[in-house]
Amino acid sequence: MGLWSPRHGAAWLVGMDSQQHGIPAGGAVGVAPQRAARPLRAEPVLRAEHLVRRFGDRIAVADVGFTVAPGETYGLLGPNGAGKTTTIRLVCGLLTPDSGRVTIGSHLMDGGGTAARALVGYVPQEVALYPDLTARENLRFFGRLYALPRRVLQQRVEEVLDLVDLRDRAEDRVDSFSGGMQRRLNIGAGLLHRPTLLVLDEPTVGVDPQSRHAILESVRRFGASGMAVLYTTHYMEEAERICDRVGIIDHGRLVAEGTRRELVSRLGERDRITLTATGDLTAFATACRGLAGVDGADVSGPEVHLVVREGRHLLPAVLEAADRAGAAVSSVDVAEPDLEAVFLHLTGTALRE
Ligand SMILES: Nc1ncnc2c1ncn2[C@@H]1O[C@H](COP(=O)(O)OP(=O)(O)OP(=O)(O)O)[C@@H](O)[C@H]1O
Repeated sequence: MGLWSPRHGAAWLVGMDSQQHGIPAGGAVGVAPQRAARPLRAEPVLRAEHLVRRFGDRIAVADVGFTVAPGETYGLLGPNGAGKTTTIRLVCGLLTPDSGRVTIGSHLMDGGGTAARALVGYVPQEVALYPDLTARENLRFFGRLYALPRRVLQQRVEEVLDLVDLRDRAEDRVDSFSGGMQRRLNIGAGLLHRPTLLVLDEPTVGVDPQSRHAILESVRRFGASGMAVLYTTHYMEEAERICDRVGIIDHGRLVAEGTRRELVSRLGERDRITLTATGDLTAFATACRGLAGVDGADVSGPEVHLVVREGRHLLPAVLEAADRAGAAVSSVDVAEPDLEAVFLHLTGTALRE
């Protein structure tokens, strides 16, 4: 028995708490205030303010602040090591910030933080389930950690099995599940106490496309049902697909925040060119940076990514630059701006690994 990891174990003893209001208003930190896509005037469920967290000399989270409103899905988008997990652990009270504060509903997430924790459902990055128990037994176990009364627990377990679409596998042991099914059950464990804020840390990493689709659709439904959702990912497509607002995080800093449309509009008329090439790609990217009309250039594997103004007009100059740098281009793709392009523009590097 035992996949339970204390690092991620949110074994909080909770009771329901309906208080969600009474937080003073204020803007996000470090970025222009943006308006949420769906919840227009609702008070935030989560308010993270000026969060700073160091590990030794390394600053993992540097002055990060954002809010999430009821019914809103907020995505923290950034590459590995950007500070997403640390931010989430601060939000859930699993780590204490060096400075800054987290408020959930009207409760401060401080040393005690029991009332604040009671409102949060945390789904860790690693699956934390008991492999030799069935799906239903796992949910019962986690429900008991939430101190749910027996009858309520029974009802919630059945509810959650439906929500994560595992009712027909309820009596099967978890070690017979695919990675995607385990992740869905992991999400279910975070939903048993009907949290006001659901926090998911990269829940689709390593799952097959079908399960990924199922997870994303579930998360979308949670948001639509009025739950506030905080979702971290390094997949731009996921942030685009399910998040009402996105915070772009890099090197521990929130470098921009807004709806997809707001973020993309920062690029103005810029396009994104992806060139697949062989040869000296670093020299090629450097040569591109020297061209008028190129605002960003980055190498990722066999690809060079450019953020440019008037992509199609610039192509001949880009191909000449490839020649000069000793790179042989085998394919070219010119695309309208997306969050990947925003990330490249803001940070100078591509988002993908
Ligand atoms: N317990 C720790 N001790 C030392 N350094 C840490 C610790 N946790 C995180 N870090 C460092 O803090 C930075 C941010 O890490 P974090 O895990 O928050 O990033 P992330 O965006 O979640 O990336 P990933 O998706 O890879 O987990 C990294 O440089 C990481 O090495």
